[in-house]
Amino acid sequence: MTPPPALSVSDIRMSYGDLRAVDGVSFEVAEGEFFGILGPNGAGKTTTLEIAEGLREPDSGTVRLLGEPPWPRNVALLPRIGVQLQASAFFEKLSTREQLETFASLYGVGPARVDEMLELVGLTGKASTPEAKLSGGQRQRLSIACALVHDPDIVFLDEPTAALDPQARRNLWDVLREVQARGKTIVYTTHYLDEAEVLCDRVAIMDHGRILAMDTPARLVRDLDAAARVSLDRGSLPAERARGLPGADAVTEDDTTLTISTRNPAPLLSALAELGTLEGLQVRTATLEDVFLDLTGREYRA
Ligand SMILES: Nc1ncnc2c1ncn2[C@@H]1O[C@H](COP(=O)(O)OP(=O)(O)OP(=O)(O)O)[C@@H](O)[C@H]1O
Repeated sequence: MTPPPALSVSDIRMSYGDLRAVDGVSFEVAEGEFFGILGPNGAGKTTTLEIAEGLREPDSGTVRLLGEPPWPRNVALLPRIGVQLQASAFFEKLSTREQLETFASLYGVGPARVDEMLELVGLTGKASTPEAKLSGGQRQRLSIACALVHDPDIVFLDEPTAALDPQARRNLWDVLREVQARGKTIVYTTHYLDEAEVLCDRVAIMDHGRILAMDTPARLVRDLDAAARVSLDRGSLPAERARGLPGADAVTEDDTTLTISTRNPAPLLSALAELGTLEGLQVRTATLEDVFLDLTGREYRA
């Protein structure tokens, strides 16, 4: 028998005045799954997440979180869910450890767990640093530790990697993977499609309050059936020659690059290897950004 979903959201709607922020959204998240809600600014991700967490009442629709309705405020659920707090919600003038200890004490959790969380998010060395002196990435990691300190079953994270430099984002990816490896269900929002592609088991792509597509990133990309693009330095091969290669569907050139579109890259790459033109060669396959373009007819702009 399949276990009941950790989260089940059914046809939720929410308007702010005339604006339909969430317009009939339904999805389920399995226990232990890493589920991403993706989309550009204003797509309705935060509103959806807040309704799922029980922080907002939808105009209509139903939510079951760990089998129970989260709204009106369901106190029995609180120890079982973790909600990432925004950095501004930290207590003033406390060190990293003191912040975590304060959250831990609210849940009756002992100090050993605080040390474990500091270790998990890589902040052991910053335990006595005042929170105000942490970098953006460190602060995000602290907020994740606060959301996890009481060992919840499911954790909600709203754009945990926003406004981080690429290295800090990648460090946080490791933390999120570790959280999932500990068996937690993760529901998170992001506007970074590339990130969701590597982290999430399944994603829902949202735009204008609706889910446009929902599946594993790999299946969404595969179903697009898009051509791969092989690019070479211009001049490494005449365009006419490229057009005659096995597997080449179309060839374009700009000032610096010759690009060959192909749905059959293997023979094309072998032919290029035989011609000795592999230097500087890049292969770009379709990504979730191409899926978004296909769904909406417009380029993805986070
Ligand atoms: N309290 C509010 N009052 C009025 N309009 C709101 C309110 N909160 C959100 N909105 C509007 O609802 C729409 C959805 O907002 P929401 O924050 O859910 O989107 P989002 O996808 O999370 O965007 P972002 O990535 O910018 O956080 C947006 O057009 C937003 O301006």
